[in-house]
Amino acid sequence: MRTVTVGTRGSALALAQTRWVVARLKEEWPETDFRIQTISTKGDRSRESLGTMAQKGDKGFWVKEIEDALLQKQVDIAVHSLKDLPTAQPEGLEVSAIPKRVDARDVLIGREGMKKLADLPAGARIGTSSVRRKAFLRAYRPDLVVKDLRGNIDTRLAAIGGGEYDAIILAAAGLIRTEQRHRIDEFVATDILLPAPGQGALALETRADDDLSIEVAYAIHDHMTDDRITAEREFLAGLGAGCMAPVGAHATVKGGVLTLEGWVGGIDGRKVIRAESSGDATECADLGAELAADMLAQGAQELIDAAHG
Ligand SMILES: NCc1[nH]cc(CCC(=O)O)c1CC(=O)O
Repeated sequence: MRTVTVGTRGSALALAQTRWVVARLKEEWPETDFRIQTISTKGDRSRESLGTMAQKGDKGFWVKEIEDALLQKQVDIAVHSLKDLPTAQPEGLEVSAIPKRVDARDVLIGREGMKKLADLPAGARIGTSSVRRKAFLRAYRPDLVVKDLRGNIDTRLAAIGGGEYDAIILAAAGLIRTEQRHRIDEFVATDILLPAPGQGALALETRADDDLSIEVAYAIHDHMTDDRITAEREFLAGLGAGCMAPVGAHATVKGGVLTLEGWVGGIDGRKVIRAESSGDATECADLGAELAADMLAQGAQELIDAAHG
């Protein structure tokens, strides 16, 4: 029996999504033995704020150690949250499969009486550490107080009981994958909060010359998710931005036509650039690149640079 070692971070979410991936792979490759190996990354260990790490240009702090383990053949397939994966892979590695995406939206979880974003009273305190969510929230409701909240899903959920926050914003995907969907109070509409590029999707990364692992991973590839993600990531790459930028993107596909919405915001919420493009889904990469060029022409660079201090 051949063995494929699957590498992941050790957080509850990372393990839940990796177990899901392995269960799917096992259905496709019943004769293969899959082992999960957890690897700690700088993002897991560091006490620095995510913003500080991003400012240092430290793009891969959720994935670097796992990519090193791939290159050193300690693991064969790495499972990442796609939105945490930089848009370009290091020499020798590639994204070999993108499984079917779950709900890409952000969600709100609130205290009693604080269960809908539009209905929150002025001064309500919202917890998030994402610059994108902060910028969007400030643009949408300047009367809310946006407060930093870092930590894994359980830490953030616990903050709702602590009295310091009235509501928090998280990715639906994290709650769905850790079987806590019932905690969700509101799926925030994408015209209010546009998700991060790649949110809700996973990436299976392998060595570029490891044909066996590439074939194994590719069995759970989803083409429509890939088209959507490609458009969103090309948009992000075209802006020269990473997962810490105040950038939202969301692509949908209907009848072979892909529609990509993009958003870049100033961290103070005062300036917002929003645009949309659509075309044949086979042109997904070009659609993303074109939208980025369009937004750069409208001044997006200034907003991205401002957020990085
Ligand atoms: N940066 C942390 C992170 N990376 C992926 C997810 C959620 C799952 C996903 O988007 O696939 C989260 C948590 C969050 O944003 O609430």
